[in-house]
Amino acid sequence: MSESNVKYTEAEALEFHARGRPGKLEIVATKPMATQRDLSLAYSPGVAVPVRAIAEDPGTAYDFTAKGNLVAVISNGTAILGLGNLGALASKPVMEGKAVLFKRFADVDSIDIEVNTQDCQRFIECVELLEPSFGGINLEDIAAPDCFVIEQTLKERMNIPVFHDDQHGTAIITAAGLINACALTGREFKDIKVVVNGAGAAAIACTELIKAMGVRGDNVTMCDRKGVIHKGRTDLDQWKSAHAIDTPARDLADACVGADVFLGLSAAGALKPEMVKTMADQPIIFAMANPDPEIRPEEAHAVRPDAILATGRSDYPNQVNNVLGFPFIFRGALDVRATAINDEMKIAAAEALAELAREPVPEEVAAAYGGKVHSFGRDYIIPAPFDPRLMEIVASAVAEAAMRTGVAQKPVADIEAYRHQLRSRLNPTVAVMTLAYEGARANPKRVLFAEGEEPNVLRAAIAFKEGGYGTPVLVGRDEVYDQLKELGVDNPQEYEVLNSRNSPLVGRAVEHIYQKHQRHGLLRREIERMVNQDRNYFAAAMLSLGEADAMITGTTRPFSQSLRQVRTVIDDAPETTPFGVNVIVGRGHTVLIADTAVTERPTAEQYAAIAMRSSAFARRMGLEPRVAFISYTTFGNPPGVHIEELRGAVKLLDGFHTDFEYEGEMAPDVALNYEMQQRFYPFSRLSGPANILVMPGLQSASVSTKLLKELGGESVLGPYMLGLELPVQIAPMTASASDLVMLAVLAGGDAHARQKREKGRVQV
Ligand SMILES: NC(=O)C1=CN([C@@H]2O[C@H](COP(=O)(O)OP(=O)(O)OC[C@H]3O[C@@H](n4cnc5c(N)ncnc54)[C@H](OP(=O)(O)O)[C@@H]3O)[C@@H](O)[C@H]2O)C=CC1
Ligand SMILES: CC(=O)C(=O)O
Ligand SMILES: [Mg+2]
Repeated sequence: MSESNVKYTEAEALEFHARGRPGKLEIVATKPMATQRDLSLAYSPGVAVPVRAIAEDPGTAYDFTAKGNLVAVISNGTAILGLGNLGALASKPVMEGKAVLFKRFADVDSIDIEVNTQDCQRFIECVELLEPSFGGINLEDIAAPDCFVIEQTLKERMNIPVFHDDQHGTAIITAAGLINACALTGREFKDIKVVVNGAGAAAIACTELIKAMGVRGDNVTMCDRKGVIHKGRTDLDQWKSAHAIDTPARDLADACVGADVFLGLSAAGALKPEMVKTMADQPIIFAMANPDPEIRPEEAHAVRPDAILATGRSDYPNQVNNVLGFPFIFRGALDVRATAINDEMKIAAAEALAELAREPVPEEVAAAYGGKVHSFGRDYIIPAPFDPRLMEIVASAVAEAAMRTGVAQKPVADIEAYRHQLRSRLNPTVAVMTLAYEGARANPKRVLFAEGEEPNVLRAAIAFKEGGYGTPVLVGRDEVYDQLKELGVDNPQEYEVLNSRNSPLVGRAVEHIYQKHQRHGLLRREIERMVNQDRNYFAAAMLSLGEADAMITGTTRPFSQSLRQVRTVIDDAPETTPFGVNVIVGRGHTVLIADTAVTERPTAEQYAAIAMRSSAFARRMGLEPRVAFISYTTFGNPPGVHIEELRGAVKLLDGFHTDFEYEGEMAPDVALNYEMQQRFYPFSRLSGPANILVMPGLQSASVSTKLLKELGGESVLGPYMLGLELPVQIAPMTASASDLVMLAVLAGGDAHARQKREKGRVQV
């Protein structure tokens, strides 16, 4: 039975939007603006050169400006999701959201524009004048019937793609989901009886598309607020009357009797369980109103367990939402410089989506569904938005359809090469982080928050729990309950708090550590004191004893102290010592740096172990590992000291059967620059720029990582601890609550992977 798996409070939604720089977007320059020369080129006088070139040949605007990859998301706020006409300004969070989805899913740059008029003609005039700025126009949340006039007129007047997402984006995804739901329930598309609730932008476009795809007109009953749209009604505009039928049904309840399909594009709660009861066998219910569907899946399943359910939301299975369409449709259209998005391109997108859902589910998508979804089926009729294949499959289908139909001004010559380029366009780490969060929701773990009295840690624990990522186990005194209350938790008793002074588990913790250290100079009473006074010892013992799956600490004491305490209780993993990895997520690249946390000057054996474990971690991040052992010298030039251990590590790895590339010693500018490697060091065994930099010692690793964070404008994640026997993450003392949530999510993911491996071993 479907159930929403994401919980958040209204305060959290507001805090999310207000945090840091308010809103969800910022503009980033693509060229350096550091020197006088940069300014002269970017602005006056250098900028005059492309100005003249564009004036002479307008097509070169695509070569010299951001136009070709820039889409405007434009609304007047007259139909914001299913919330109604709340005006242009109130629509801004949704439009910013669409803009970031463009970027996240398809690397399309996008900016939101809210136009403050409800006058159709003024709106049209405003948008058409924007043509020079953009490669495409995505109209959003504009109510019917104005949206039909606006889109049609703009398409006629503008020579770039104009696409009303709520109409066509929704229709494409709905059609894809419906094709598959019909196939699963043994229905022929042409025979289905459909009720469409809503007669606005989305409903009319969906109805038109499914009719164009074979559904019979008299088998579709459309309803608006006043009930069934039948031929006897005299209050219908031209768009509604095109779908009026002869029928005795007068309201939604009448229309639902015997219907195979319900398409809800109306408002929250419009479909009642009593109506669902009267539908045909195995009813197909797409309750797509946002943010709250026409019926919640659990309510529908309660009366009809045989129903296939889809909603517009990401927190239930089967998300039928235009986010699956618009990023990839525009990607394909922009890449061939299409002048329009025509019906063939829309149908190509719908078919590509429907087919993709029938392909075997890739491991990372299955993992995000908790390993429960292995193939096409009732809870997986449509791909999930974070499926990494969407970019390649949908965008290339759209580009090909544009070329076939003659609207591509710049056809791609080699479609295979184009597909490859689409595949590599998204940074895999970003996708992997998304999947890590989804994976945590699917496989929630018990994570010990050792510093359970710290406000930041408590905030993280609340977000961890509310996000559905797992169960936080807070180590702290009973006052923690009051602190939770102060932080807005209604029912603090739902949280598990372990008090290291009076928990019945203290005895077991002491005994566990005593067994480990009785012959290494520690007395039982000393251990009792350690466990009582220091929560890291207690938490680590709880983890060792299986009372939780993972542990997180680090915000109240220096890293080295936390690590020493944890290592008193938890062993190092075989053949390694613990070390830290930072992940640098830049624009279009991800680089790992190690060891940023533990060993001042590693031995050759330690360097080799760091390379091996970092490579395995890189694979978890979606990267094909290429390790460089970093030095200030490159293959002995200039001659230097402290390189013997690095060379020793390379030699050691040569003797192992490694499954990753490694090379060294080399300077970072060589390691990260493949052209330089090929030019000056053609014997180098790396097949591309290095993406794991094993640094020559803790000092350089830590210093360079912190410099990148402070000066480089890169996103720096971690350090992540690797090389301990159990999943423990030690946060930096400066960690924010969201850093802690990320570490807890990764620690939980690590625990899940270990448990799966263990299970595999037992089964063998
Ligand atoms: N999942 C997805 O991808 C998408 C979902 N949607 C959702 O679809 C809904 C409509 O959006 P959109 O078409 O853009 O908006 P419009 O304003 O263009 O249309 C709204 C339509 O819904 C009808 N309606 C409202 N309440 C009811 C009700 N209780 N019973 C029957 N009909 C009702 C209105 O009827 P009347 O004509 O009588 O006023 C109108 O026809 C929203 O909830 C939106 O979130 C939209 C786009 C994409
Ligand atoms: C998803 C969307 O575009 C809407 O609900 O309006
Ligand atoms: Mg919308």
